[in-house]
Amino acid sequence: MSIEVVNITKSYKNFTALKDVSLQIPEGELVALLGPSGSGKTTLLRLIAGLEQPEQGSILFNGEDNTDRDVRERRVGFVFQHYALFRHMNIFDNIAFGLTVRSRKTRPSKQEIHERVHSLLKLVQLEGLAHRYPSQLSGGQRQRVALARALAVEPKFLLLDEPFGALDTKVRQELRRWLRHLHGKLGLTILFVTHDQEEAMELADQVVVMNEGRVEQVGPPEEIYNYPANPFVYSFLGRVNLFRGRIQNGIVKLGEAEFETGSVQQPGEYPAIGYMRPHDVEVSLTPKWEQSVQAQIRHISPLGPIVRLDLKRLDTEEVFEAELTRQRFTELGLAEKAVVYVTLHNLSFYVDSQIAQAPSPAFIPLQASI
Ligand SMILES: Nc1ncnc2c1ncn2[C@@H]1O[C@H](COP(=O)(O)OP(=O)(O)OP(=O)(O)O)[C@@H](O)[C@H]1O
Repeated sequence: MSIEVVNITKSYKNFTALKDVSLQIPEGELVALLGPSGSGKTTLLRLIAGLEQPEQGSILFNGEDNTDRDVRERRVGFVFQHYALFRHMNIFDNIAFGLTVRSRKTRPSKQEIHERVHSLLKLVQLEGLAHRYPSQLSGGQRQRVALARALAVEPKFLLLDEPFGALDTKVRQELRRWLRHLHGKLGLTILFVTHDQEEAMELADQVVVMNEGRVEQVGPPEEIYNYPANPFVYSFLGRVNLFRGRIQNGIVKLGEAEFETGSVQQPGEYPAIGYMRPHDVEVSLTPKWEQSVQAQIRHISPLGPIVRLDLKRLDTEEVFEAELTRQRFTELGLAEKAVVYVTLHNLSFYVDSQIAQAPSPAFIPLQASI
């Protein structure tokens, strides 16, 4: 089932948690709502589920308006971070719960419930644990029971709020892989909330980046990572270096380095900030390009297969990070306090469009690659 959110606004007293949010989730997609704490992810999920009502806007399922339908009518599967299983019920009864509470007319027979629960236990790979109680399961197993329980009522789609948030890294990784597999098998539309960018990038077909009650960007993980729409998205999706400079006629000056951005050539000179990922810093012992500048190594952190360097530019005194493979680090024979050359590849510049007197969007992204 497809989900469409149209111009939704939601306030709590005088605080606006969602500001004119619109979103389209095609049928069968696995979509991540990604954003910092308080950005409105849970609120959006609760509105889609029918647990909250918006002041403005509508929610459509397969094109049909569901804004005024209550939570039961919407037939949504919901899983929260803290696997809210019923402690006094065994696993079988927990999974069967949504079916057994149905009115007599719509309730499946005992035999049908038995078969469905056992096929769900098989699906979540917990066969044989039907008679255990939640306290006798691991965190990861409990979360899989919560998913089975949500699936038992044959929901039109699944909403997961930080489903693996409370689990340790290794179990989270296993469950991610498992959820991906489950999604492939069931082909169900799944919307999940996370504030972990790695989780969103690894799992989702589409990532919705939220900030302060707004949607900042929607796209496949590769696209939003490679072409972030604005500085917020860029900074939220991984480690980032910032370099401050000025742009004139499409040429950006960052200290002694100059970059041609090629596109949009506004008249006049404006401040511009260059954003780049630490793995796009090329470190060398001699200058590699015209744009290479000198920097001093302040600290070296070996991190398994990569080595992170904290550096300080000699021209602007800006501090930044570089990430090298361990092999490259060894080849260069680097040590703290050494002065090296750095070349800044794949810089993205965002010029504030108000300053540049350009129309929306609010930021003009420019790419410079060398
Ligand atoms: N019932 C409520 N009453 C008042 N304010 C609320 C209520 N629910 C949420 N808020 C506020 O709305 C904003 C968005 O909250 P929401 O829970 O949607 O954010 P989130 O992105 O899911 O955050 P987190 O990752 O921390 O769960 C927050 O500032 C929160 O304090």
